[in-house]
Amino acid sequence: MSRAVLLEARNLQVHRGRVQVLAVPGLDLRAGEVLALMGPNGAGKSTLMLALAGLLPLSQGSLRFKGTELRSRSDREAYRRRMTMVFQDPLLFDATVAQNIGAGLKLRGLPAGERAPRVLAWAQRLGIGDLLDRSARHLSGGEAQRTALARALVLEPEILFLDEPFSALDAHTRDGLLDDLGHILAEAGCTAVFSTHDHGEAARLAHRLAVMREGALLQTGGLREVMNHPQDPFVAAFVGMETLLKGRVAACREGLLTLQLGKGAGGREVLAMGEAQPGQTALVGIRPEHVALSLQTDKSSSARNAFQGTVTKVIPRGPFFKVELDCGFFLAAFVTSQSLAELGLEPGSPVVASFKATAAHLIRREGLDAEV
Ligand SMILES: Nc1ncnc2c1ncn2[C@@H]1O[C@H](COP(=O)(O)OP(=O)(O)OP(=O)(O)O)[C@@H](O)[C@H]1O
Repeated sequence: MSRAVLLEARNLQVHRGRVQVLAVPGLDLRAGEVLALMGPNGAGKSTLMLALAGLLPLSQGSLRFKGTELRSRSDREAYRRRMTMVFQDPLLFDATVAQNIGAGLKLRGLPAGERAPRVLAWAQRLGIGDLLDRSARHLSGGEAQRTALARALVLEPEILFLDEPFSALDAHTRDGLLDDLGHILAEAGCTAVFSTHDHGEAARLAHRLAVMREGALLQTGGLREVMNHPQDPFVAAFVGMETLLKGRVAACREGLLTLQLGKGAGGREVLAMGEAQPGQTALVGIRPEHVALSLQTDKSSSARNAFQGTVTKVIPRGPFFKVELDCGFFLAAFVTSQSLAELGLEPGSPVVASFKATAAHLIRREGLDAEV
């Protein structure tokens, strides 16, 4: 079911001094969706978020909230009261956790008796119900960020903006907060925009992704769409599509293409999904989580691509290991620690890597006479 558009941004442009740091032709935010703004440092994520939140003067462009354009100062002020923002730095006052969480409600004139139950409820949902009387100066980084989130959520905003909310936290703390926030946003049906440079965070929270570089949106779409069908090599690398293979299209029928890999790959062919003309040069991407490793070719497997290879590197990646292979071409796979031990994988180990044709996606086509 398609949800109503809550916020429409058109032709957003922001300059810092004479330099244009944001140029976004259009972006819509639908009610109840979580949108992740992704990009490297300086890509313009914070600038876009501040612009969407109406907190930054635009050189050009317009924002519509629930169909009404925010033209006047009072329109923008009214809009700002309906959204809240959380930053990487929790920015807590020198007061108790309860006073911090209730600060926005107090500002809105809610009496103490009405504030207390709401503060308690949100503190409990964020797992800090037993810290209400603690001074905010004596909180861990994770507790402080939970307090900042409770302070934002207690206002029941129509849009929650989160600017790199997890990046100052250690991996374990971040993991717990991501889980809790994911549940809270889903339960509350909250509309949220958050920025991150980590595709793992984006995959855990977001319904939609917008990938940015140099103040521009490179690709916007559903989580799976962008993760599996990045439209260019930069987006592919940024969303964790670690293997990119270039070759010449040997055949293509009904969306299934045979790619003959370039120099050094010994004429190996990969079956991939996509439309291209025979003779064209094409780039195909494969996500590491879609590559299976085994010690022998599994004849019962439905995977259309299977290659003998040698392990070149084993790199810990959170709960998984990334295994890099030389199959005559580079290939990366994720395995669990259990599989790693069972297969006895270490640099130099022989291994068979397999993946389905549906896991190999056409990213870009080039000319008939392009270099492979
Ligand atoms: N206050 C400012 N004055 C001048 N330039 C700025 C200011 N804030 C941001 N910029 C510039 O705008 C561009 C986008 O910055 P922005 O902070 O939006 O990127 P980002 O993607 O959020 O980066 P990061 O991940 O490092 O926070 C950068 O080139 C940055 O140097």
